[in-house]
Amino acid sequence: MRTNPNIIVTGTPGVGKSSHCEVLARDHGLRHISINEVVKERECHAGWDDELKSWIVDEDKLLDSLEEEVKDGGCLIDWHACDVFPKSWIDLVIVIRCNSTILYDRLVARGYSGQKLEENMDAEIMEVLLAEAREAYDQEIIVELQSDTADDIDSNIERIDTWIVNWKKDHADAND
Ligand SMILES: Nc1ncnc2c1ncn2[C@@H]1O[C@H](COP(=O)(O)OP(=O)(O)OP(=O)(O)O)[C@@H](O)[C@H]1O
Repeated sequence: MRTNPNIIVTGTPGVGKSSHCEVLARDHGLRHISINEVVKERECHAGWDDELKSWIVDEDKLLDSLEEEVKDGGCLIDWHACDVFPKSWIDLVIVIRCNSTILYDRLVARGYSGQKLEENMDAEIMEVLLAEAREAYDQEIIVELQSDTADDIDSNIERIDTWIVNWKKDHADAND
């Protein structure tokens, strides 16, 4: 039984996943696992895709590499995809959303253009990550949070804080 929850923080690139994870990791001592970094550093890939300019993720290697860490709980899994992680690992799925005009400006500021920009914008507008989460996990563990402004981050963190406290309380009761 985990005494700390495992939380997926997902959403289109640029919506604010890392910004939320950094605060949650700092305030709750949760482990921020950036899957992009894990894939690169632990070589959980089958090479580099030159067209997409990204690693070709080997999902089996990725899951093998995370299994031990996740078993103990307390992980924040930060990635733009969520349905690869087994249901049994996950206690909460946070789907971060962003207004499309704001997201456009953020991605342009990062240097995205052409097809890459278009594909990410389409993904956000079409709610691709939300649909993926809804297909893969129980509806009651999925939370959709807006991240357009700094105030949104503050109120989202407050909401997640409350959820974590309640989760720990419920699980302490269950373990008694
Ligand atoms: N709610 C917000 N208000 C203002 N700026 C924000 C907000 N959320 C994120 N940002 C800014 O948008 C940019 C992208 O944020 P961040 O890196 O957290 O996104 P991400 O979803 O983790 O992206 P990726 O998937 O590419 O890692 C950063 O410059 C960050 O400061």
